[in-house]
Amino acid sequence: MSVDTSAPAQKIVVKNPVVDLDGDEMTRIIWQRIKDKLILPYLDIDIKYYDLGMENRDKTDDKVTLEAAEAIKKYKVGIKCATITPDAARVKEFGLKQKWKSPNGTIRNALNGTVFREPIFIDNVPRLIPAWKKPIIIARHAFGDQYKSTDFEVDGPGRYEVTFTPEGASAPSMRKTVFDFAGPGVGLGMFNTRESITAFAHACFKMALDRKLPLYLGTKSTVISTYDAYWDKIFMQLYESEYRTEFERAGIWYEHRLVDDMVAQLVKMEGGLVLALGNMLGDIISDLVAQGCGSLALMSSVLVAKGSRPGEFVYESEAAHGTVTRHFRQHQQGKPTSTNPIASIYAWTRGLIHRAQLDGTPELEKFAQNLEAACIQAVISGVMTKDLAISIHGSNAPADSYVTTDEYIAEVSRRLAKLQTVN
Ligand SMILES: NC(=O)C1=CN([C@@H]2O[C@H](COP(=O)(O)OP(=O)(O)OC[C@H]3O[C@@H](n4cnc5c(N)ncnc54)[C@H](OP(=O)(O)O)[C@@H]3O)[C@@H](O)[C@H]2O)C=CC1
Ligand SMILES: O=C(O)CCC(=O)C(=O)O
Ligand SMILES: [Mn+2]
Repeated sequence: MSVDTSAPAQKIVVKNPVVDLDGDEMTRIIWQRIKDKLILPYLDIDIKYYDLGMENRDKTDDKVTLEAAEAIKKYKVGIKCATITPDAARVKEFGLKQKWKSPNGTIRNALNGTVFREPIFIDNVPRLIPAWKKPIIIARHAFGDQYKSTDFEVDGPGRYEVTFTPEGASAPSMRKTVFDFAGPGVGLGMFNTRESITAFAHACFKMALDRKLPLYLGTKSTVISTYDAYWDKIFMQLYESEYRTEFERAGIWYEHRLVDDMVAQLVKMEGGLVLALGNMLGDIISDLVAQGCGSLALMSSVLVAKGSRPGEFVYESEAAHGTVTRHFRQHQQGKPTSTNPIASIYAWTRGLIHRAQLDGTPELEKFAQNLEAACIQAVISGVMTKDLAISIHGSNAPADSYVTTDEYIAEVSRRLAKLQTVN
């Protein structure tokens, strides 16, 4: 391990462990650099390491993912690198025993929480949607729906039915025909629970109050008139019974909007909202917002879930983007890459901020804030990766308008060292 010699001899003691979930491809390379250059030189930290790289998930029959989720519940702070979710091509590429499920899906379903995604604004990075000036927080319900569905192929004509059998009953109390297939096709069955949607709604109302931003819920409740309408009903009941007075006092409001209208509104707005969405809409719209703010790598993402004791919360922070395979292929060929590490660095800073707040260690919180400031100052000073240079100069950004991944991290490291001596 190479340690940055500009770092202070006196390290900040992190009182309790954090869970480090390592990942794949380009983000795995970046992850190691972040630890070597930006974290370990400054922190005396007990890292509980779980290798969620594709090879180790296969080797452990994916048990490592479940163990990592349990460790997050135990230590309350998990920091996750992006991971491959295998498709058929990956099964072949890695010679996998099976097409393992998404580790994100497994962990999010185990923790059952809300993912809050907020783009990182940098003054000299123009937004594709220039009207956006105020915070845009996407609250993504990280439990159930399409990501925990049962899907299947049918190979010929036949009836696809769903039944519900109450616990203890010997026969179904409900049977519905989903579709009469005239030929081959596909089907999908999904669910959510009142408990999880209610917890999601509380998390959204609390975030809106915390940030003093109005809350919008986007669903397609007109068309999906039982499933989506269930969210609408729960949010509205909670708003009326528990939150309206506090919202009005804070000068904010709650509204349900159809999601197609909501997306159009979002593009016209200045921002300044918390937007609550189901699992899949939250996934898609958070990437749209990230790219609209300059890059997929300018998005912070933290999962907040209830802990095992009342009033206790657990956190998992991550980048919202994937393992950046196209850049990794360059790296494998020995070519330099210009991959943006900001979202991966923010996975560490946001995780450390939660650790600091849980432990009452302001010096750790200040360190994490300095690391974020170092990332932003580097870009403002003109040192940035290619994705950001493209957002400033267009697709023909000149070669001297951006640096490599390693050069950018070195610049962040220099700036962090300076900020840590000043503060
Ligand atoms: N959180 C997670 O763990 C996630 C994991 N995945 C997994 O990641 C793998 C790759 O998925 P893919 O669809 O390529 O999505 P990625 O988000 O990894 O990358 C898509 C494209 O977005 C741009 N991009 C993304 N991140 C960065 C960055 N940090 N710096 C610069 N450019 C960036 C690149 O564009 P360009 O090539 O134009 O430069 C890149 O090719 C898959 O195996 C998928 O399963 C996907 C999403 C989330
Ligand atoms: O887990 C995956 O495969 C994708 C995750 C993802 O796209 C996200 O977290 O936004
Ligand atoms: Mn996504």
